[in-house]
Amino acid sequence: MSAQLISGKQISEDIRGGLREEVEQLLNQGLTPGLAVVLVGEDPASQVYVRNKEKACHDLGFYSEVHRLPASTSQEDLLALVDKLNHQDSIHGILVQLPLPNHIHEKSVIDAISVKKDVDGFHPVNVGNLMIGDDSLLPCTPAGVIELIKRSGVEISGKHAVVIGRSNIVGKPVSLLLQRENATVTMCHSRTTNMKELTKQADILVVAIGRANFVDASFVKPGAVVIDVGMNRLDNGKLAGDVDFESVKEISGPITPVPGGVGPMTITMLMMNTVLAAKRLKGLA
Ligand SMILES: Nc1nc(=O)c2c([nH]1)NC[C@@H]1CN(c3ccc(C(=O)N[C@@H](CCC(=O)O)C(=O)O)cc3)C=[N+]21
Repeated sequence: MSAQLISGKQISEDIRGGLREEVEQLLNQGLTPGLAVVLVGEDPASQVYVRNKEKACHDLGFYSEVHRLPASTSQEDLLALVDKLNHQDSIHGILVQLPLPNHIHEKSVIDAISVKKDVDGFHPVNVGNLMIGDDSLLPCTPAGVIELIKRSGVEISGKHAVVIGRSNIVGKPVSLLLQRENATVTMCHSRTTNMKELTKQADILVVAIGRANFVDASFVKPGAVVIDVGMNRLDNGKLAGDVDFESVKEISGPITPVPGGVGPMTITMLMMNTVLAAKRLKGLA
C-alpha cells in the first residue's frame, strides 16, 4: 500500500494562481506589492532559497529587491539598510535571510524590522500576537504546514498532533497554530525520552528536528498524516527530509515529500504575507 502524496508544489501553484489574480487587481488600484530580501554572505543553500523567492516575486508581478551583502558586512551597516527599507514606500515586506554571520547579533536585526513589514513573522511583537491568538503576520513555514494539512482534506479539530522539534521558527509556532485549529498538541524534542510512544499516538505528525531520515515507520501510527519540515543537504548534494519517506509512506496516511512539500509552501506563504502586508500598509485590509 502506498499513501496519498501531499504535493506542496501543486498546492503552491493553486494558491499562487489565486494570488496572481489578487495582485492584478491591486496593480489596477496602483499598489504593487514589494518585497526586499537581504542576504549576508555566501551560504550556498541560502542562495538557492533566495533565488526561488526572487523567481516567485517575478512570476506574481511583485516589485522585488535582493540585497546581497558580503559576509564581512558590519551589524551597523545591516541595521542601516533595514532602517532604509523600513521607510521605503515601495517595500511592504522585508526578509533578512537567516542564519547571519556570527559577528552579527540576529535578535538585534530582527527587532529592527518594522512589525508591519515583518513578512517572516519573526519580530517579537508578531510572535507575541501569535501566542495570544491576535491578528499577526504568521511565520511562513508553520503557516504552510497548516495549509498543507487543510488542503489535503484532513480535519485538524479534535485530532492529536505531535510535533517533533521546538525551534522558534518551526516547532514552537507550528504547535501554537495547530492548537489554534483545535488540535490537542504534544511537543517532543531531542531530550524527550519516550518519543516513539508519543509519536505513535499522533493522528498528525509534524517533524522539524533537523536530522536526515530521523523518523522511520516505527514512529508512525497507521494512517497518520505526516508533514516533513526537514531540509538536510546530504554529502552527495541531495536534499533529504527528517522523515524516511520510502519506509513511512508504506504505513502512513497523506505524507509530504522533500523536496516538493513544505519548501515551496514556505515561499508561497511569504508571497501571501507580502500581499497582506502591502494591503494593510495601504489601508486596504
Ligand atoms: N529569514 C528567513 N526566512 C526563511 O523563510 C528562511 C530563512 N531565513 N533561512 C533559511 C530557511 C530555509 N527556507 C527555505 C525556503 C524554501 C525552500 C524550498 O523552496 N525548497 C524546495 C527545493 C530547494 C532545493 O532544491 O534546494 C523544496 O523543498 O522543494 C527551502 C528552504 C527558508 N528559510
